[in-house]
Amino acid sequence: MPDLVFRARALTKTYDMGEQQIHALRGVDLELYRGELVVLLGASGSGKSTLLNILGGLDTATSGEVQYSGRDLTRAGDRELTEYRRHHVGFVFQFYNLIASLTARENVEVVTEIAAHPMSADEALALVGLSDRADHFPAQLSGGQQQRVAIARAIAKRPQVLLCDEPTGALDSQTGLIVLEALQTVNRELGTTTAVITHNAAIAGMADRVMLLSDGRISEVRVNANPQSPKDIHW
Ligand SMILES: Nc1ncnc2c1ncn2[C@@H]1O[C@H](COP(=O)(O)OP(=O)(O)OP(=O)(O)O)[C@@H](O)[C@H]1O
Repeated sequence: MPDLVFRARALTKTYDMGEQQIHALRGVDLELYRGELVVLLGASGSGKSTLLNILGGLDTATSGEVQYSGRDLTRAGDRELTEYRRHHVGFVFQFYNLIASLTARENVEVVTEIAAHPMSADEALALVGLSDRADHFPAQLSGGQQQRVAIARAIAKRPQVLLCDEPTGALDSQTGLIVLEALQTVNRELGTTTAVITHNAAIAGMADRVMLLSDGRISEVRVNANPQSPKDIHW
């Protein structure tokens, strides 16, 4: 049995908007295992970001339970969640959020300086294929290169978990594929459990497992016996 990293049971998230209640999650059960790459697929508003944010300790569920490596995130206080995010989770978002006045290397060092057992910034940049751009500033990099710096920054602390919310959402398809290759390389070489949110069904081909969200629930889980390389994905 592979190691269990996350186990969620009956997760709900309800937003109270005055008169109206929005049920973003309506009872999600899931398991994520060590080293796997999972794609979360679903229409806009289906609850993907809400689910990822709860797994990453950026948000809390209304009810239900999330266990991370045997610890109960749903009962964790703010301080414990901050510690959890800082040491265990890397995040990649649609927009790269790099610091404009710092080089690629310095952007990664912002994280390695406060991490317990980081790799060097140069090692992280090499993993995403950017060794030759370490001294460039964000404005001197393409969108795909900036996103790869953001991935290097997210993984340099060697997190157990990498959570990516629409990492290719702002990129054209060719550039997006290079970013996905970087994610797959990191997943394979570091064994980081990786969850990637996308609207794009073609991307599901690179996953070990695909979870389909609809209307706040996981409606289907598919296993890919032979995950594709992003090089072979077209959209
Ligand atoms: N802070 C919030 N306050 C109120 N409603 C929210 C909030 N965040 C999300 N929602 C609502 O919860 C539902 C799920 O949102 P979520 O962002 O998780 O969906 P998603 O699948 O990630 O969508 P998208 O693909 O468009 O990013 C949506 O109806 C959304 O409008």
